[in-house]
Amino acid sequence: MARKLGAAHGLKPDQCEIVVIKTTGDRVTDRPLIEVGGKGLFTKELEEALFAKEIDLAVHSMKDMPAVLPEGLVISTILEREDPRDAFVSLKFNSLDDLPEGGLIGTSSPRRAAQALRARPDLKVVDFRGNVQTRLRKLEEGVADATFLACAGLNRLGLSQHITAAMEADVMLPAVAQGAIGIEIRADDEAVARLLAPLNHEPTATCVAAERAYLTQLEGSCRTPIAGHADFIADGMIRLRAEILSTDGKRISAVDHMGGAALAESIGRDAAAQVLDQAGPDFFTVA
Ligand SMILES: NCc1[nH]cc(CCC(=O)O)c1CC(=O)O
Repeated sequence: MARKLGAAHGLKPDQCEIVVIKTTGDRVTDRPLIEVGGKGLFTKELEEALFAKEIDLAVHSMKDMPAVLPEGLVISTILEREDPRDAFVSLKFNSLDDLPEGGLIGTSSPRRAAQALRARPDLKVVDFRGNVQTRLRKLEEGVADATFLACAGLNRLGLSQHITAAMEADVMLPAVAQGAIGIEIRADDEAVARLLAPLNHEPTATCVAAERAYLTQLEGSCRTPIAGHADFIADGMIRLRAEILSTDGKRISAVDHMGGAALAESIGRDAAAQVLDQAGPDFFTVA
């Protein structure tokens, strides 16, 4: 990020200071984040530093951003998206289909668990957290036969050699905004907004806007795994695929919407309404 900003403006390396801030989401590795609860597990500490003017911009995985930002902060810039797909990671098996009957999936993501179970109802899910090295060690120890991680994260960390197979969206639709990085700044900071402007990737921003409008509309009304991914299918035309699933993967409500890029947010809202409508009132209660 500092390199990109420097390159855009001909800055010297020391004109851009990187402040490393560990968030609750980074620190808690021993229990599922669902249990830790609360929104903004990966964002709160960075936002506090923005308000305190200890930093001028915060770099986030957009996937970790709550649907609604605190008053006074905005996402000014979205960088070009990395591979949005989930990676199937295994030391012994080549793909989800290749796993043995009753095989063990390690994940603490309710979305990935539900989608894996939808494709392979025979599989068992064990809770899995920790960084990539920890997870690979757990795979080696046989705690699970396979795990899922975002391709984007692995690619950025230079660990793409661990991607056994990339999951296609028809089997494992990515989380909203997966693979996209957003820059959050103080809403009144025009100077920083100007500096960041050349880094914005409009097509990614449009797709993420559609996905996040979908998420915003669902959040609160929906305690079930959510997935949503938009891409450009032609000049000025986007396609948003969106779904919600029951935790066990047995029930799914999925939609596939297309429309003009200028209408990204309304496409997202419409998708949410249709997903909920299709799911019906029993979706969340019937076991
Ligand atoms: N849940 C944490 C998180 N937030 C963003 C990424 C990956 C990078 C991205 O999606 O941009 C990850 C790790 C993962 O899901 O494997």
